[in-house]
Amino acid sequence: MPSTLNPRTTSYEFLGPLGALFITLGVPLGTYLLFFACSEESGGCPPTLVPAHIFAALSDGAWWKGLWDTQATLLYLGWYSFCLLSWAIIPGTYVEGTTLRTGNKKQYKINAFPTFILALGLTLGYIYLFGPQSFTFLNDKYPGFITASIIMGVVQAVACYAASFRPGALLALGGNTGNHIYDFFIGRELNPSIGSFDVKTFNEIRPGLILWTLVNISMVCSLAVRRGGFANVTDSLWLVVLFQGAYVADCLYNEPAIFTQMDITSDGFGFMLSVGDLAWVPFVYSLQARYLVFTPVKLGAVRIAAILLVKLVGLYIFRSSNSEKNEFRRGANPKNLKFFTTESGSKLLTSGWWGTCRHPNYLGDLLMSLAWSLPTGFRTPITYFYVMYFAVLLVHRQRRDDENCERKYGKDWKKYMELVPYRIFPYIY
Ligand SMILES: NC(=O)C1=CN([C@@H]2O[C@H](COP(=O)(O)OP(=O)(O)OC[C@H]3O[C@@H](n4cnc5c(N)ncnc54)[C@H](OP(=O)(O)O)[C@@H]3O)[C@@H](O)[C@H]2O)C=CC1
Ligand SMILES: CC(C)=CCC[C@@H](C)[C@H]1CC=C2C3=C(CC[C@@]21C)[C@@]1(C)CC[C@H](O)C(C)(C)[C@@H]1CC3
Repeated sequence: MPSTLNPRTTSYEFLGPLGALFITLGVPLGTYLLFFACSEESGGCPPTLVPAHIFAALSDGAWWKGLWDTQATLLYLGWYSFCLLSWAIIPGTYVEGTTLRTGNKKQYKINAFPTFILALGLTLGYIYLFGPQSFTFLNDKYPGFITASIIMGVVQAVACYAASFRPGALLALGGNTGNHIYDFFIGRELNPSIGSFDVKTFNEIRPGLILWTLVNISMVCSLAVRRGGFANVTDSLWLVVLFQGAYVADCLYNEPAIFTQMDITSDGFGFMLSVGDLAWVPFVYSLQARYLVFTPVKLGAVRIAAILLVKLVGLYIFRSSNSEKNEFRRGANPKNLKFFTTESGSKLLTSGWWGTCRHPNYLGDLLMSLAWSLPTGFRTPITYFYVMYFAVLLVHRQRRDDENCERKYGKDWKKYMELVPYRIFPYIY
């Protein structure tokens, strides 16, 4: 029911209910498809399976049964419980989020980084004691883990959607259209919580993001087993695993930074975020590392240096632009950057990174994503899927942010767009 607190949403994103339905079916299918399109099981990357083989497999019940793995499901449940327990047990300070429409502020427990360190420590200790062959199961049982994580995502999305109809629930401004398919996909309730436990932030940065690093470590173990020890693991795989591990560590170390991001301040928690966080992130983002297990690539010093350069330039743009904005939002301006004050009282930077384009942090993030694919070489475009998907996601996200800011700042945002005409790539886009 629309109300003053929860007005009816009158516009759609993602091409409305049809687009939402397409992505709802496409994300789980795409997660499996990327596995079968790029794996040893289907003959490599790209696969060598001909359509006749594919139809034969699909009409075979045993193939479908292979998507379910009871052991993988139990291990996944164990992993999810570990994350929940760590959140509850590991001490952490409480930090306030942004002000909600109700005038209240949520309190979030900050202990994602110690959870990551604990998970990493236990995993590395286990590998040290029992050898690399003891930790290849995430790679060996990949489709089973995909299924388990999708089920977890769907169950949570359904539960949160049902719970969002209780009286008093604060809904996302974009998730109350009244169309069940669309609202279920985009997320109806803004901050589903159980007591002080916030479902959305927990899922966004813990069970999926940390699992991504563990899946990558499992790939290193798989290659170590194949090649007779960690010393023979290829430089390309080490590079991918270190780059992506550092990205995850950076996010978890800066946990409070996510409380001002669009997903947390504006989006509801629906299918997009639950299955995106729990299945898509760990099992699609680890594609490059998985590929490098069955297609080892030796880079050598020159190519490592070139890839490092791309990564470091990306990291520099990502970090320095985010710091400029974060410091400025905290009331500091150590570089004396130019800004103007909007009618709402909030200020917008017009020089430094935020004067070159409206989303310099996206540019840095994109460059880093390219550096995660370059180590796989150029034998297949499939290992560049992440870069392509990420470019589409960020272009779309930038447009959504422009719309949100226009709603927030009105004609002041138009003035900012005139002063800073480029969206992501200075002088290009
Ligand atoms: N790896 C992955 O899969 C993904 C990674 N990301 C990354 O997440 C990060 C966060 O992205 P996101 O939440 O989209 O957005 P940003 O962190 O870029 O924040 C956008 C907000 O910044 C404020 N802002 C915009 N322009 C200015 C300015 N000139 N001066 C001061 N403040 C300004 C506005 O909010 P206000 O004015 O209210 O402060 C605006 O809504 C990005 O680095 C992105 O690359 C995102 C999606 C997926
Ligand atoms: C269509 C589809 C597959 C949608 C799902 C999108 C989600 C996978 C992403 C939406 C925003 C995300 C963010 C991160 C991970 C991917 C999702 C959930 C993020 C946690 C990755 C780490 C970064 O440092 C981050 C904290 C900036 C980032 C926040 C947004």
